[in-house]
Amino acid sequence: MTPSPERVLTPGPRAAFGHLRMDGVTRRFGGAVAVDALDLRIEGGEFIALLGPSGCGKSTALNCLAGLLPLSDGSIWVDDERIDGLPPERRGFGMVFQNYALFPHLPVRKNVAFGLSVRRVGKAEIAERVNEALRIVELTDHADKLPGQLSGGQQQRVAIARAIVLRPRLVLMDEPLSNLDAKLRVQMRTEIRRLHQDLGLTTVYVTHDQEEALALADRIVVLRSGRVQQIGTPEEVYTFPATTYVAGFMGYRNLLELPVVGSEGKRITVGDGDLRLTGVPQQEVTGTRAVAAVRPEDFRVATGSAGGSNAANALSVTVDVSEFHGREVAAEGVTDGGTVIHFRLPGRVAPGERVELTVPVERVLVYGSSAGEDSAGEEKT
Ligand SMILES: Nc1ncnc2c1ncn2[C@@H]1O[C@H](COP(=O)(O)OP(=O)(O)OP(=O)(O)O)[C@@H](O)[C@H]1O
Repeated sequence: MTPSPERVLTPGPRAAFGHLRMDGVTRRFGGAVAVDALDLRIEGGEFIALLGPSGCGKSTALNCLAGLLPLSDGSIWVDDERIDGLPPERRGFGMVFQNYALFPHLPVRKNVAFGLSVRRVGKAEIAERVNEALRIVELTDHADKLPGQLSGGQQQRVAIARAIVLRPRLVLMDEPLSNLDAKLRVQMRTEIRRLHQDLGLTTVYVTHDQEEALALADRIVVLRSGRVQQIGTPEEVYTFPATTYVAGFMGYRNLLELPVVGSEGKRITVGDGDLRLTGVPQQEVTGTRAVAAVRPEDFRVATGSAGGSNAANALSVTVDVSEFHGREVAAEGVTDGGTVIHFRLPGRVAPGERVELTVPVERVLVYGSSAGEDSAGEEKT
């Protein structure tokens, strides 16, 4: 079915569509595939995060949605209407970029009004909508300043105002907070989520920061080399990553490839020498080796006889280094067999000290060990 460029989409402030669908969306650059057969259904009102390391195809996917890049293959639909042949301005989407992309010579008010002016909206309506957008992002008092007179966070709010003033039916954000310092990033993150909720927006948000994705999104799409690794709620992706790649990205810093010792019911044991871990298989494990994924914070320092408990795995490590992280200490230790273990402690420990650790069986996730499946931690930016 060919798209119909004549039809102008009517943007609206409240979930202006039932759903948006990307069907086999593919984008190649020469021989390289940046986005590979991406299937994604976005419900009106949802907040979707596209998450993955640098170069995984997030921005390309977003630019395909925006209409800034033509598709090499596949289609994009809003309800029953095919939109991938429409130019960006006919899609009714708003975009917010990492570098704000403001006009430096225009005051804030004119920057926000720009999109309405080119759409030939009447002067009175422009003034009303610009005032409303500035009020929403709390920049009314800065309306007559130039972008250069504003802080980074304020400039990003101008960029957001410029997008929402168009009453877009979909807001696309490409790493909008990455130029801000850590404190402002967290503040703006909350503001973005609040705006999304209050204005009933549908948002697609690109980030390489898993914390940002977990905090903001209703559902996260984890991408790797242009392909979907997992789509799920933050809870699903965080608690049960589908692959070791997603696990590495979600903070399972211990990805221990070990020989399979045996399995019993829904449990599998892997280990080598003094290190034995029983966990829950997350996929079929057929080979002789498997990867046990454990988050550092899931290790506990054993107290008394806890090391002998059969509800938890027990292991001993010799502390190598430890770092003070405020509420706790992050430490790295080594087993007698030489396996490096990352864990947390309530207080400082000296290098060389011996620590007994336990980890519950249900917090050890076991994946098949395949040659093509390396850890995401290595690629994470
Ligand atoms: N215009 C282009 N021409 C050629 N290759 C491109 C172009 N744009 C992107 N690519 C390639 O496509 C792949 C995906 O790039 P993309 O920018 O979508 O990744 P990303 O996940 O958004 O990364 P980042 O977070 O660094 O922006 C990369 O290998 C990149 O080099």
